[in-house]
Amino acid sequence: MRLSQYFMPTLRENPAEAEVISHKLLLRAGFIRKSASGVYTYLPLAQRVLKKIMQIIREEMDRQGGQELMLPILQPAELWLETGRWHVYGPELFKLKDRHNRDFCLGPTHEEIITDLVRREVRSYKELPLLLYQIQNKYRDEKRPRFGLMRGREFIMKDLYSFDRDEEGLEISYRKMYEAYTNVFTRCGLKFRAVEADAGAIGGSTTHEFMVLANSGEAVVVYCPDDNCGYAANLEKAETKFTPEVIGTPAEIQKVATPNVKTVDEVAAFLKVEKKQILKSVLFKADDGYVLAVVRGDREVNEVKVKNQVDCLVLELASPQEVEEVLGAEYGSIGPVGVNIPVIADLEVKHVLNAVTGANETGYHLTGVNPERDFSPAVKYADIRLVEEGEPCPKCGKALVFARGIEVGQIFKLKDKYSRKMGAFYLDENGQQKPIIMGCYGIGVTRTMAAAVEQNHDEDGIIWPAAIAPFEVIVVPVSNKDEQQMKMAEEVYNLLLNAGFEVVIDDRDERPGVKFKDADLIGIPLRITVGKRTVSEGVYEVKIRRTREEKVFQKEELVDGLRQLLKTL
Ligand SMILES: O=C(C[C@@H]1CCCCN1)Cn1cnc2cc(Cl)c(F)cc2c1=O
Ligand SMILES: [Mg+2]
Repeated sequence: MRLSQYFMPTLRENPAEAEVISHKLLLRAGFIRKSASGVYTYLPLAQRVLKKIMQIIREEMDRQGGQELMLPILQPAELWLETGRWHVYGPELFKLKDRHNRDFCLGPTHEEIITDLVRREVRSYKELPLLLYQIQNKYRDEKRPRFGLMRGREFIMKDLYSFDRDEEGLEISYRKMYEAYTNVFTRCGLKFRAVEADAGAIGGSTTHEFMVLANSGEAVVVYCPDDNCGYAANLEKAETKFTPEVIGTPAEIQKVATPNVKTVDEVAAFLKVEKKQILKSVLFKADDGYVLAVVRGDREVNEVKVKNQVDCLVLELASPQEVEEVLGAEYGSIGPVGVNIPVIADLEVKHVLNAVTGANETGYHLTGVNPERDFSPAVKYADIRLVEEGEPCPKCGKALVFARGIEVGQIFKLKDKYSRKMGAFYLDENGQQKPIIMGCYGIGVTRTMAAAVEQNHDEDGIIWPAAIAPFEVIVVPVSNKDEQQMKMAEEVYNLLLNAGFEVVIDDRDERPGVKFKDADLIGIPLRITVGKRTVSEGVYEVKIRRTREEKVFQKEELVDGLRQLLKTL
């Protein structure tokens, strides 16, 4: 490939609208262009990267017995009405009508479609297990598409669905996919962690997310530093060891005036108590009811844990107006004592001695609150708080470490959630009708490309892991005017081409500085400079993009030398 003819519109400056580095660099290096908000064109360089990622995914899915098919993007509303999801997803679901005024959606995922296919075609236990997958565009009308490919409205996903006779079978499929995902992200040259995660609306029980570690990641990964322990979880789900503290002698409840004292810090300062002695109450709207979540003042409420405990579809913070209506006091003066709405308190709250809480009267707090004595027996205790860095690992007790991650894959055990709803049954060996037990497994292909850039870049541009780089080697003749240099550049370009390298030659009539900068920007792992020393001494300078190291090779050393280098990049 010759850069003089290549469609690679690089930019001199960072585009203003790009907030994260992968968005900046993919735009500047001529990999993507925005077509509409959250909708992108993948230019030739990006297409080469995506094809490599998809090839690695296909190989690893097929290795586990996956069979690739292609499901429709255009999905009839009927299937989504059957599962009751047509109305659940609201504005995020791209809906449209055909010429006969029939309702369709553009597929954000394919549980309905694939379960409809299997319920019509699979009858007997002999046909199970099945692992069916596709690599296909998905459509989700994100409220705020941002960060380029990381949160788009049209993106490429690999989604595999497993169909088993029973939960043992599902366990086997799930482990196959766990291994396949580990292979995919390892082969893509990415640093990642599989973490226990929250299943969210898709339901089901066990789910793991695969996180590419990067400081710009939106997700917080909590993990145990001891690899023998291996505990790792999304912060939404992470737990710690719970050790109830020793209790003292309970005092009597008292109501004290706390004029304009609202926040935990203000209450702690005003009443001269520690934050952990104050109970922080947060009012949530759960579907069409309210729930009061209570944690110690030095902790934070984990909304995902609250949502799972309350088992509601939508959980959101109550507005200040709702707080006044429901609890008769302003936010800074609410508490769990004497309220007539459901209260869910964190496990630690039970053991707080002589706690301070809002009095549910603006400008007043209660002291000497002892939950065992003063909370209504209806109060539910559960782990509803965020763990903190350094707290003990729930499995081995070592201090937990936090990191940031970008979710590039998630695997779920669906069990019979969809097969029962849609009547996907099979006849077992005794002729008994049984629901097919399902799992679903997604990888964000375009998001993986962006995550690779988030994790692999420096101030000069992208540093592609060799396995997914658009090209392996770029040959850069220093001066187009120098016939000898151009001749030797062409020779080494053809030598590498014939040796099977993915090589590109920068034969543009540009100053060497521009060529070197672009080679660094687009992130090709190896750069061969053909300059004066090549003509005078027959040596080729090879620059390793990742380490900036320069090595000098004789022509006959190049093929093996470059092959060895690529294995390390
Ligand atoms: O997609 C999943 C679960 C798995 C992920 C792996 C591959 C198979 N599906 C969860 N999810 C996420 N966003 C959605 C957005 C819309 Cl608008 C929707 F209608 C449905 C969904 C939805 O179901
Ligand atoms: Mg997730």
